[in-house]
Amino acid sequence: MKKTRIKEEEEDDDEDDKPIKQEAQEKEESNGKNDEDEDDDDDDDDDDEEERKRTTTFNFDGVTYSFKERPSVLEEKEGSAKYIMSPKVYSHAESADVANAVGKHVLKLQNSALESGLTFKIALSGGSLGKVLKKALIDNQDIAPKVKWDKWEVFFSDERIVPLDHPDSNFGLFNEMVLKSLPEGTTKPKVNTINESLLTGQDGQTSGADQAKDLEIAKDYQSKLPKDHKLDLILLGCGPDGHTCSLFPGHQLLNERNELISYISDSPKPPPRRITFTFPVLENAVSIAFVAEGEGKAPILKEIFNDPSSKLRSKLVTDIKTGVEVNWFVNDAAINGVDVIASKY
Ligand SMILES: O=C(O)[C@H](O)[C@@H](O)[C@H](O)[C@H](O)COP(=O)(O)O
Repeated sequence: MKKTRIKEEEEDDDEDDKPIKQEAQEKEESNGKNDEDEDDDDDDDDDDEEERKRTTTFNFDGVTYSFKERPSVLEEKEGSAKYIMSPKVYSHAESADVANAVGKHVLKLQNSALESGLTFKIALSGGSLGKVLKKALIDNQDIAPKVKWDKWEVFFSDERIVPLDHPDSNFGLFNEMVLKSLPEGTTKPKVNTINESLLTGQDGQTSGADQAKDLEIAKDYQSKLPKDHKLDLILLGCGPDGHTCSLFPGHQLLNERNELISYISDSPKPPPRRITFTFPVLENAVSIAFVAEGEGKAPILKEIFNDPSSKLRSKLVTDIKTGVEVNWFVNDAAINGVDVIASKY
């Protein structure tokens, strides 16, 4: 799998676009086009320009592909600006194939992280991801032997403030689904959990909770993040309200820029007390991958990919433009009726 480089311009009018647009204009001028010609060809030019903006071309293994898609990540290299096609959507009919694709992607990121570093730093979420990871990394015999668990450092993109063996704990889920299923003798990964000794209240409920301790839990978890707060891969789910991590619709946490880990005491989805990655952590990752399956996700995916004005948290993460590669791993049912170009991994 190779990262594709986009040669064409993006549709919107971000500040970032200016140098490229100017560059394109300068090129056109230096090609000897005069003002008079431009007036005459105005309408045609507008149509061509419109078409050009909507068309993306990229070269893959010596072949040039051209299609309509909105690239969203700008990369500047050796003086020239390029777009990296992101997000990419990978879709398969069967759940087993989605898990296989996720597994291969995890391996790819693991191997690339270990080429330059000592550990593979991965963040996980809750929901159905535990099941997918078990299928991908434990049950899949092509993938399982290639997972270097002893080199993994695991984080949670969000965590519920509950005991680690509580059914609501994201660590608990990973532990039950994956860690406990590792073959005997496997060196376990380093897993960063919330500090259980700071827990107050019952089962993540607000009554009896000491908010000062919860804030300490968030601070403590923040201190466990890598110094450069760079994660190699963040695996995310997408809730029916478009939430991801514990970033919920309408919640002010979206604007948090000072903290890497935030505390939320009023999660609309139980349990109410949680900690979560903030945007600065997501923006700084090497790669983000969403996993979403089932026809129930289709309306949300339709909004994410077909409504440019949407403010869904998952859409805002999908559209991050800091250079992080964003991929979606879905099954065909999840993108039924969604206008998006998907490929197999
Ligand atoms: O903490 C939560 O509220 C959930 O864990 C949540 O963030 C989950 O990732 C999504 O709801 C997707 O869940 P599914 O993958 O099960 O659809």
